[in-house]
Amino acid sequence: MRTAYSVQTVRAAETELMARLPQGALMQRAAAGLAAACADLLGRVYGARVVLLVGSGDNGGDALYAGARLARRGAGVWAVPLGARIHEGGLAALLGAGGQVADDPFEVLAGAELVLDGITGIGGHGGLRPDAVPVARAARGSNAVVVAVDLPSGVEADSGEVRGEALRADATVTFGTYKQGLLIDPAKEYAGTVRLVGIGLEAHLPSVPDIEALQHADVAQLLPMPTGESDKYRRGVVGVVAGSARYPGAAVLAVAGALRGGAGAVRYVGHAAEAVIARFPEALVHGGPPSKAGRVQAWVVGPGLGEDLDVVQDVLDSDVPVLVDADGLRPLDPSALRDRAAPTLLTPHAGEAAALLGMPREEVESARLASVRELAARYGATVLLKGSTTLVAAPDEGRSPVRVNPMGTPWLATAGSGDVLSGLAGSLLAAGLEARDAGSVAAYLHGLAARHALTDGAPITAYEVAGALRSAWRDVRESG
Ligand SMILES: NC(=O)C1=CN([C@@H]2O[C@H](COP(=O)(O)OP(=O)(O)OC[C@H]3O[C@@H](n4cnc5c(N)ncnc54)[C@H](O)[C@@H]3O)[C@@H](O)[C@H]2O)[C@@H](O)CC1
Ligand SMILES: [K+]
Repeated sequence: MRTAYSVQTVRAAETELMARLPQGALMQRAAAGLAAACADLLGRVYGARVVLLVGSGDNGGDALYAGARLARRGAGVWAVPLGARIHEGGLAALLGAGGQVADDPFEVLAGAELVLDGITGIGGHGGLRPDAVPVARAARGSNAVVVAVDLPSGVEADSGEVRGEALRADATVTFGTYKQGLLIDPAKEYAGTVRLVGIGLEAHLPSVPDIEALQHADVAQLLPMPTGESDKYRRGVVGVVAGSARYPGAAVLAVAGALRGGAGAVRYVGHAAEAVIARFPEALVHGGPPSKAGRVQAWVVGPGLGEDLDVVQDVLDSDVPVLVDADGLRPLDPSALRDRAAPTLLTPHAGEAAALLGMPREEVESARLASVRELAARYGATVLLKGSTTLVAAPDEGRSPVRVNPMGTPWLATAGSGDVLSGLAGSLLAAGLEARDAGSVAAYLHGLAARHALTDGAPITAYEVAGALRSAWRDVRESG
């Protein structure tokens, strides 16, 4: 599991730790780890040409002290000050070690092998300032390896947003813990390879992180596996209420996902039974209302239903876990959902989430973490908010971390891919996973399947993603 904390939590832990250490010790730890990471990347420090982009805060201080360490080992190090102030102790250390302040930033950048981006860290907001932009662009356009200090400058540390321009790094060296933005797109994409440097902060961080991301080994542990005792009913039957005469494809795709999620059987209910059976003879089908379809261990309701929405209430009246997606999200009543005894999992994209919250879509897009938490609390349901980084929050007022999916790919922004995801997650629910696990494991496998399907770099279809779910399972199991 990869875990991350909010800036507020990090600052509180830092304050606690700093109170026990001599002044400046923490920054020296950070700088030592940073300099060691740079030495690894450079291979040879002596004679290397290093440029430090130095903002006005402690992030710049880290860069300066790390630069001083590299200068002492024989690197040529130039600082480019980019703020109204500069960390005085750090600058003195750099100059004392033989480093210099650059006369012409563009000239030193043109010959740099490594650039340390210390413009802003957890204190940065609102993208790079205009005077830093040409310098950042020159750094990115040079042949140097760009190493971000703590975070790529210009990204929002908590939300992962990039509100203006930010400096894309090849690698990020982060201190004490991952920051939330390092796990959330688009900031995550700016960070390159992330290396975590211990500075002794761990003991001062709360045991429950603010967010977490599953890794292969976590998913492997959560995957439902049949045992010698299993039959198809014990493995779980998932009911899929999806599709309509107008949108039969949604039914086929949701069933395709459900068949690969580990449930023992898929029971399809709706008006697209013919299309479903034509593709999947193994599906059980029923033409009447869901409540008369026979026993299931979990329901999926919503994809492609169009206007036929009475079935949503019929399913929510059941006493088993229910996943509600797409059209099914329209008629939801928060208080009725809160009163359900069994878990409910909602899987909106940003537009649907905005409608559920009664706010503009842009507001959800710009505060996805806060939005997913708010939705979960208001509807008393686990919520999977789809997007470039899919987020999953439980309705427990922050007692469990929000899960972020590290496996997304923009290629999944294709028609029908959400239908596959909801079938898959419903199948995992039927197989016995908790709603937060079912949602986050489904998002992980779905993203991994897309990567597997994307063998030749050409666009993939939702149906191909469903097909590749088997190889995603295999991939996860082999590593687990
Ligand atoms: N306090 C400590 O001892 C430690 C601090 N650490 C470092 O300190 C950083 C946090 O330092 P600070 O709190 O000083 O904050 P930062 O250095 O991240 O940035 C704050 C400064 O940047 C300015 N600023 C804000 N947004 C800007 C923008 N978009 N463009 C340009 N300037 C902008 C602010 O006016 C402020 O002066 C961490 O990210 C980490 O790198 C680590 O070394 C761990 C130990
Ligand atoms: K930085």
